[in-house]
Amino acid sequence: MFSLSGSSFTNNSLYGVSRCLTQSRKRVSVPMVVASVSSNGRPADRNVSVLMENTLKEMRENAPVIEKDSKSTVTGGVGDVYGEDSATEDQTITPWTVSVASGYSLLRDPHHNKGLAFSEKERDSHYLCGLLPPVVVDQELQVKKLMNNLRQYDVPLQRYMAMMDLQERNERLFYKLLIENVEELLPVVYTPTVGEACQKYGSIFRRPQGLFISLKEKGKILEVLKNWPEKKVQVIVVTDGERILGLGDLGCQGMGIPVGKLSLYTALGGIRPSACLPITIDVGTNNEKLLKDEFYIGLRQRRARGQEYAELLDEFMSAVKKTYGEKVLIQFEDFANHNAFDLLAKYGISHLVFNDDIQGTASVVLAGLVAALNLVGGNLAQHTFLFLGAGEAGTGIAELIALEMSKQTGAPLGETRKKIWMVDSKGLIVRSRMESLQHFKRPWAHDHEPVKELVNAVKLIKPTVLIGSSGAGRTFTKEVVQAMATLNKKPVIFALSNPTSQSECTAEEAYTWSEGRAIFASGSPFAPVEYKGKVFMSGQANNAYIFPGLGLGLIISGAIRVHDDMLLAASEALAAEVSQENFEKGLIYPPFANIRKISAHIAAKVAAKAYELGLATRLPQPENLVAYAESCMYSPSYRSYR
Ligand SMILES: NC(=O)C1=CN([C@@H]2O[C@H](COP(=O)(O)OP(=O)(O)OC[C@H]3O[C@@H](n4cnc5c(N)ncnc54)[C@H](OP(=O)(O)O)[C@@H]3O)[C@@H](O)[C@H]2O)C=CC1
Ligand SMILES: CC(=O)C(=O)O
Ligand SMILES: [Mg+2]
Repeated sequence: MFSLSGSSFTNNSLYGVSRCLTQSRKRVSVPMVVASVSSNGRPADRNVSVLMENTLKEMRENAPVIEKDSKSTVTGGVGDVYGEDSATEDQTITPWTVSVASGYSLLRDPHHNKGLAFSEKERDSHYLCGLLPPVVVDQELQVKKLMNNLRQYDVPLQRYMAMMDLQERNERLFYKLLIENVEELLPVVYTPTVGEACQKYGSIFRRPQGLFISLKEKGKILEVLKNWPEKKVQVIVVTDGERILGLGDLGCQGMGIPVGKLSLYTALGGIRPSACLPITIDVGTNNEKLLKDEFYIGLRQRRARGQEYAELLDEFMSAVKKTYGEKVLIQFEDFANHNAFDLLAKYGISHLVFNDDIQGTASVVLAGLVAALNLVGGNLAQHTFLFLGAGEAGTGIAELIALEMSKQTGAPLGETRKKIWMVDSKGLIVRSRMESLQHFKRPWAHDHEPVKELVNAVKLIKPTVLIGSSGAGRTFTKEVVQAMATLNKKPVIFALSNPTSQSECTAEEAYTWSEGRAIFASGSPFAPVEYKGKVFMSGQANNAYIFPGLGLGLIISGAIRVHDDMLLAASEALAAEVSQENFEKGLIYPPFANIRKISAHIAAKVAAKAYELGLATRLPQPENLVAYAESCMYSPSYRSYR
């Protein structure tokens, strides 16, 4: 007999572990399965297996950990038992996490289910005999079969739903599929298909993913967070659904975006799935169509604004910090710009937060531009930039370009900004409009006569680089692209808006209208284009290149704040990954197929910057940050359940 937190239990029962935990905390919501153990060491309950390696002897030795720090014991759960393999978490295996679901429950537990890949021995020791057909296959064959199945679907949304079903059935297989077929599956789980999924979320909704925090939860968000089964959350992607891609206000149905972004955190950045938490804050929607839709899943009211909104967000941000600590990374995603800039400014000084649309996008576009200089020549300061769209993405990118120019030339920001021009829905942003401009547009109001149409702005400003961040599809008309091609031997054209329907132009339009001279990249992917016998491949200028590596870098360094210099470091790391071979094909981004290696390099640069700025808390600094980042990455290969 030994004592634990004042409670006691005998060495043939684990029940006491659960009891004492319940006593040491007001409430334990860890998905822990605990059972009595019979004399042969097997649990009496067939839905539970005991992890044999973690003997009771080891438990006794480890027991004081619980006594000393009862809070840290609540970080376990079934995932830790089989050794989630990421060093991005505290590796301490807490002694009470000794049992996991088995039998029928194990087959229905997506974190541990292996389907037909359970070995004979595992089937025997985990009560699976008879629950599976006799054949045993390996994970590679499962991947092959599923890819064959997925390719049978012609409709992208069917592929999306098949992938979501897989994620809920067998998490490791989902990630193996995604990692090994990233170029083929990214458009399925991410843009463009995720956009359609969000639009139809109510109709296709099967099982909830992530946490929904609505106005109804005001005053009890802390309690709501406790309902989430994982206690070691390291990254949260949160949206309020007001600007989902370029599709506008999709309210609660925006949940597809945090879910999709976090699956990329794992697949592309190696953050373990159990550390990722998607959240949708539901303050209503102003989308009349959704409000009338009988299948809509959110609050059926118009959006809360002002104090009511601010109070909910405030409660949410403090509850998150209280629950997961100050080093949990919060990524703001797809908020409308009238909230996005203010939230970033407000919480950027007290929390580890960044806004992906403002900052992640800036970093990825700057990387593409730096790479493009290899093809078009000159340095950043020798170019002139024109944006269509002066919101989060547009002004975020513009500011980072201006900052980089300023660092390169020593010129003050006020000067470097003058090389950057913006057009919004009312035309060119000029000084005479200053009074009526939102604060984030003001730095871009330069001296010029008013210009209404984009094509005229192109002709007057004579940009070398044209960037679309308007969310308005097909706004780079033939006239606009031709004007760019008249002014420039190699016009640089980015059509960043997502999904594909909102892209400012297609790859085909960019290449044909510029007679094959455009250096083109887009937010959503386009298939290669053949023009006059030559094949043109365009890059995907999407923040998906940046946020997984940025997040990994912040986590492995234990960073407590995000700094602009980290975004510049991420950008530099990404640009450095574009090879000569890529340039020869006209590409300014490396292939997504190499993304895990790219993410490790981005993470290393970001972490190094965190250490340099004194913002890192994980000490000592690892000697080789790239190797360390790689060693921390989640692997989707199955574990052996002995
Ligand atoms: N590729 C990537 O990685 C990313 C792509 N994006 C995409 O960028 C787009 C914009 O996002 P975001 O910046 O957050 O959105 P915002 O709503 O913040 O900004 C949109 C801007 O576009 C302007 N605009 C809208 N329609 C037109 C039009 N027809 N002509 C000229 N200007 C127009 C708006 O003008 P006004 O201010 O006058 O209303 C506003 O300035 C979305 O489609 C999004 O998917 C966003 C982030 C990352
Ligand atoms: C890519 C992205 O973040 C967006 O389109 O909003
Ligand atoms: Mg976004």
